[in-house]
Amino acid sequence: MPKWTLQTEFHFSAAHQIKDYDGPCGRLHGHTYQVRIEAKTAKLNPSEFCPHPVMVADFRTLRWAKRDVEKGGLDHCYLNEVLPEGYATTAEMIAKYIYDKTKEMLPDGIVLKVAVSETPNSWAEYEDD
Ligand SMILES: Nc1nc2c(c(=O)[nH]1)N=C([C@H](O)[C@H](O)COP(=O)(O)OP(=O)(O)OP(=O)(O)O)CN2
Ligand SMILES: [Zn+2]
Repeated sequence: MPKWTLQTEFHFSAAHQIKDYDGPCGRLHGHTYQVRIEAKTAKLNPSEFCPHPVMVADFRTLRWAKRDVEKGGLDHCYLNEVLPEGYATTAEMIAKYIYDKTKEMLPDGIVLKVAVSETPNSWAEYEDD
């Protein structure tokens, strides 16, 4: 079946420490996190900003995490305080958190993939089965 694929990249800056990590990553430090989101579907949708079914998903919706933490995003936050219980602040679990929150904002039928990078050489990716 023909499909559309969207990809969008953005960044946010945040502090974190990995709980019980034996080493520097256990101390408070920060990253400019790079995030890449991919969304696929065979059926176009309206968005919260556009009433017509002309988008896989609105880029503005997909990019929610780049907003300031006081406006609902993750920018300039302390991740250990913002991520709910059950999400550690590894790149793996930040990717899952962004995936879970993004999924809640989208209509059914969109296959999502979220990749997060803390440093230029390392990425963690989370996706549907
Ligand atoms: N699988 C994971 N491993 C590590 C994570 C992670 O989220 N998932 N996170 C960290 C730390 O947060 C750390 O800040 C990153 O450390 P590191 O990869 O060592 O980054 P550096 O830029 O300091 O790398 P250098 O090789 O020292 O330049 C650690 N591991
Ligand atoms: Zn780190």
